Amino acid sequence: MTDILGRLATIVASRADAAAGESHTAALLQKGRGKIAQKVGEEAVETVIAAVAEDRAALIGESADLLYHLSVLWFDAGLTPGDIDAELARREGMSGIEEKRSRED
Ligand SMILES: N=c1c2ncn([C@@H]3O[C@H](COP(=O)(O)OP(=O)(O)OP(=O)(O)O)[C@@H](O)[C@H]3O)c2ncn1[C@@H]1O[C@H](COP(=O)(O)O)[C@@H](O)[C@H]1O
Repeated sequence: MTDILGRLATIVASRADAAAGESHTAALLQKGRGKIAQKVGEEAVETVIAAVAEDRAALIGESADLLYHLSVLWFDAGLTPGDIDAELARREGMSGIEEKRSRED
C-alpha cells in the first residue's frame, strides 16, 4: 500500500522552513497551532459533506486536504506517523471494548 502519511510527513518537514510567501505549509506553521487545528476541523467537515453527498471526486479531494492538514498538525505537535502507527499496533488484537478499557485504566 502507498505510504501516504509517510510521504506527507516528508513533504511537510521539507517545507517547514521555506518562506511563508512561497509555501502554504510554512505559512500555516507560522500561523500556529490554533489555525492549523481549525484547518483540520474545516477539512474534516468538508470530507463528511462530500461523503454524505456521495460525491466521489470531492471525497477524494477533501480526504487529501484533510490528510495534508493533519500531517501539518502532527509536525507542529512533534509527532510522526510512526507515533500513530505504534498506537494502532498497541490496539491490534484487542476488541473495541478492551481497547476502551485500556484507555480508562
Ligand atoms: N497536499 C498539499 C495541500 N493540500 C491542500 N493544500 C493547500 O491548502 C489550502 C486550503 O485551501 P483553503 O482555501 O481552505 O485555505 P486558505 O485560503 O489557504 O486559508 P484560510 O483562508 O483558510 O486561512 C490551499 O492553499 C491548498 O493549496 C496543500 N498545500 C500543500 N500540499 C502539499 O505540500 C507540498 C508543499 O506545498 P507548499 O508548502 O505550498 O510548498 C505540495 O507540493 C503538496 O504536496
